[in-house]
Parts: sequence; structure tokens; C-alpha cells
Amino acid sequence: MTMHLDDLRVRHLGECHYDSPFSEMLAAKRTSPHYVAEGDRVLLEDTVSMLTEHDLPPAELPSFEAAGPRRKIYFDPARVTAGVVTCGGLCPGLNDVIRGIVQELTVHYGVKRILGFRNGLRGLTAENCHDAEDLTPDRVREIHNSGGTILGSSRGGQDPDEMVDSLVLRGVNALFVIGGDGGMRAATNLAAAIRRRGLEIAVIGVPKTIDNDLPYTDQSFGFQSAFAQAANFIASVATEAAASPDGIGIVKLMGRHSGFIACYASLARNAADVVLIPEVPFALEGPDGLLARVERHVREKGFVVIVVAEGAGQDLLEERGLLADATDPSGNAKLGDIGALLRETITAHLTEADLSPTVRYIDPSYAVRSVTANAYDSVYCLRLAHAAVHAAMAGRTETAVVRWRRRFVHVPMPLIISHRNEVDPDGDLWMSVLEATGYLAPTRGSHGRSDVKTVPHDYRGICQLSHDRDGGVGEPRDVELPGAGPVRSFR
Ligand SMILES: Nc1ncnc2c1ncn2[C@@H]1O[C@H](COP(=O)(O)OP(=O)(O)O)[C@@H](O)[C@H]1O
Ligand SMILES: O=P(O)(O)OC[C@H]1O[C@](O)(COP(=O)(O)O)[C@@H](O)[C@@H]1O
Ligand SMILES: [Mg+2]
Repeated sequence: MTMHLDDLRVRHLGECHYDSPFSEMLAAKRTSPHYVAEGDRVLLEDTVSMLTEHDLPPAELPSFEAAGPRRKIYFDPARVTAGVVTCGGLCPGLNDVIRGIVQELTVHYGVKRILGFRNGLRGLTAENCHDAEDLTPDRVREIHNSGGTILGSSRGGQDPDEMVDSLVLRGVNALFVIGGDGGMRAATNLAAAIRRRGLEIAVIGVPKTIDNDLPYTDQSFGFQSAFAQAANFIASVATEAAASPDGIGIVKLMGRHSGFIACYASLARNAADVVLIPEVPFALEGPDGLLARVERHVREKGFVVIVVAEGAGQDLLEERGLLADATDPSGNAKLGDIGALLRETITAHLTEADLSPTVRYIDPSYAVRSVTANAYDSVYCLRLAHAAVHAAMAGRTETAVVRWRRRFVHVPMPLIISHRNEVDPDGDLWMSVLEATGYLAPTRGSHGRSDVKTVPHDYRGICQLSHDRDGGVGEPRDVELPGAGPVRSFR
């Protein structure tokens, strides 16, 4: 099946009748390489071959609605009560997004009442919805100077109808959900419940993920700040390993299903000899296995630095009965500890090989995602926040705002949760990692295993686009889903 233009259209609550505070300014604006007029669209794909293959006139090519202010808006700002909620794991820049939303709503649109729901979607239950705090420009002025979220966050499910009741009770007609795949799923269900009840409440998503694994976004906000922090831990471990006889430096980084942090942090520091990610299985034993490779590094260079994403090598843990088969309250798989397995097996192997390994192991865990956003991410978050507010005021709903191929666009929420971005073992990011680590293996970098799998076991979605450079997408490929019919791809 082919993705059609209609699949990429976002939902509107209705006609826009009110003059936007931006209308005069927009009337005088001319389109330029940096300004997309509100009626224009942003192409989904950006290579000549992809576009040629569609064999369609330009206006019918798959494309997204451009984000940004409209001349006419749906809501009368004087009658808007906005709600903001942050859910799921933390990520640098959450406070920046909250701040940007509040500032844009109040300063430019003149919205008087903004409620910050506390502790994630839990804040939208009947019990907790009265605890929401009033968000004012004064309240948010300095919050971007701290990591985390002033609103708090949580995991664990809530009933969509109960959340709708809370919104109605609190008079909210525009809700901003800043969350990951789970949060976007919850927001999609919430929007569906709102639609079923015929209510006029806009639900706008600002996708966040520290793992950078949400699709249709160039790179998720906060990701740069997080991998910069992760790179510092790689530097520390490399220093320690280099100063120890037969030094083994291991850094375990976040990345449940996707190894983007491990790849980018490794490239940023360029000190890793081995990078292990969930997308590329590896063997421990054998001449091409990890243990032999580690031993070679130690004998030749005196030490080795290994960067491992927490989701890597889960099959090895499973074989050893070291997987808990448990999930967190949101249904996310709880992982086995690949860092501990590496530390133990490498120590045992090198000791057996008459070496005297000194292991320096760091698991920075939350220290990576709790940092304050850097300057780049702060700008990015602010611009996403502006786009989110414009989308809501223009009556868009069930819509996420993202940056796609350097432009801000509206993406239907179901697409954001349709699949997960992964490092493509055939893509140029992984190639750069292999080049940086000096390891150009014959089997696509699989460290001794030829059965490279690129589709995770719990893969959900309507299509998969393999991940390519800098968070973009590369080759689409069809994926059969359990219980679902043939899935869609863009071809
Ligand atoms: N499949 C789902 N359907 C409805 N709500 C979900 C779903 N998955 C997660 N959620 C809810 O979204 C919130 C955030 O999800 P979670 O997976 O914890 O984090 P993230 O948004 O970072 O992915 C949680 O409150 C969770 O209950
Ligand atoms: O301990 P928690 O809060 O469950 O979070 C840990 C997990 O969340 C993640 O950061 C993913 O969350 P996001 O992609 O939603 O940011 C994983 O990398 C990590 O395993
Ligand atoms: Mg998630």
C-alpha cells in the first residue's frame, strides 16, 4: 500500500473564524526559503528518486502541513483555558517547552488561564485534576535553567474518559501533551474519546524522547544535551581505562530499543573501541566475538573502551536466564543488565587469558537525561512550543508538532506512534560509528553474527522507515504486524 496525501492530513476542530493576532504581520509576509505560507506543504521525502517513484504531480506528493501562525484562528483567545502535562521519562528541555507554551499563549494570544497538570497523566484523574497549578509568565520565567519538569511526570495508565471528564470539569479547551511514544498513545486515545463525545478540545502533542526513537522528527528535543552529557562519561571512563594496566572501560547508556545516544555520544568523544546497540546483535564467544575483540584491543593498545546501550545484547541475557520478563506501569519492557554481564564475562575471559584486567564501569543512567537543555536544545524547544500553540489556536487536534527536514510541521498523532526509529545497520550513522571504532566487519558490523535483525520483537506500527542520518529516515520497508493486515509503506 502507498501512503497518500490524505493519510498525512491533520484533524481540525472546525472553521477558523477569529482574526489571529498575527494576521496583520502575516498579510505583509512573503514566502522565502525560510518561510512556508500556511497553505503550502512540506514534502515527506527529499530525494529525487523517492519523488520520481511516486509518479505524481507535486501537489499530490506525500507532504505535511506546515506549522506556524495562521491569519485566522479557531479559538477566541479570551475564552481559552489551556492545559499542559508532561509524561513519561524525563528529557532535557521539558521546562523550556512548558515555558515557551505559556509565554506564547499569554504574550501573543492573550490567553489568561493555563493549567499545569501535575505528575503526568495522573494529574488528569478525577482525584488529582484539582491540584493543577496556574502557569503564568512569572511562574515559568526561570524554569528553563533547570532540568526535569516543574510539573512532574509519571508512568502508568489512566482511563481516557476520566481524563476527558477532568478537562471538561476544569474548562480546558486546548491540551498540550509533552510525552514520548506512550504519552502520544495516551493523547491519541484521549483525542478519540473527546471526538466520540463531540467536544471541542484541541489535543496537541510535543513528542519527547531521550532515545531519539520517535519517527517523523529530525532529532528529538533534548537529545543533543543528553548525548553531550553521555560523552563526558565516555571521556572519564577512557581516561580511567587508559591509566590502568589492562584497563577495561565500560559505559552503559540509555537506549531501550534504539542506540542513538550510544552512537552519537561515541562519535562526539571518538574514544570508544566498541559500540554495542540493540539494533546490531553480537556474539560474546568465537574468533569474531566480543571477548576476542576486547582481548585484541587490550593486548595491542593496553586498554579498551566499550560503550553499550542498555538494550543491547538482551538475547544474550535471555539465553542465560537473566531476563525478568517484566514491564513497568506503562507497559515498557524492563531490561536485563547488559553492563553487568559484560563486566563479568570480560573479566573472566581476560583473567583466563593471563591478563590482569582493571574494570572501570560507569552507568550514568539518569545523570544523562536530567541535565538542563543546552543552548541549541533551548532554541529548539522554544520553537516547538511556538508551533504547538499556533496549532492549537488554529483548531488542529490529534496533531503533533515536529521539525521535519529542518521545517516545523504538523503530523497526525497516529503516525508518531506508528513505528519506532532505529539505527539502521546499513545506514550512514552506523557506518560512521564503525569507521570511528576502526571496525569494518564483514557482516554489517554484527560482531560475529550474521543474523542481523532490524525489527525488534515487540515492534508495533503501520510501517517502518529505517533510520538514517541525523534522525532522518532512509529506506522504507514493509513489516508484517502480528494480527494486522499488510502494513503500509510509502511505496
Ligand atoms: N498504549 C498506551 N495507551 C494509552 N496510554 C499509554 C500507552 N502507553 C503509555 N501510556 C501512558 O502514557 C504515559 C507515558 O507513557 P510512558 O511509556 O511511561 O512514557 P513516554 O511517554 O515517555 O513513552 C503514561 O501515563 C502511560 O500510562
Ligand atoms: O527508569 P525509567 O523512568 O523507567 O526510564 C528508563 C527508560 O526510559 C528511556 O529513557 C526511554 O524513555 P523516552 O524515550 O520516552 O525518553 C530509556 O532509555 C530508559 O530505559
Ligand atoms: Mg516511551
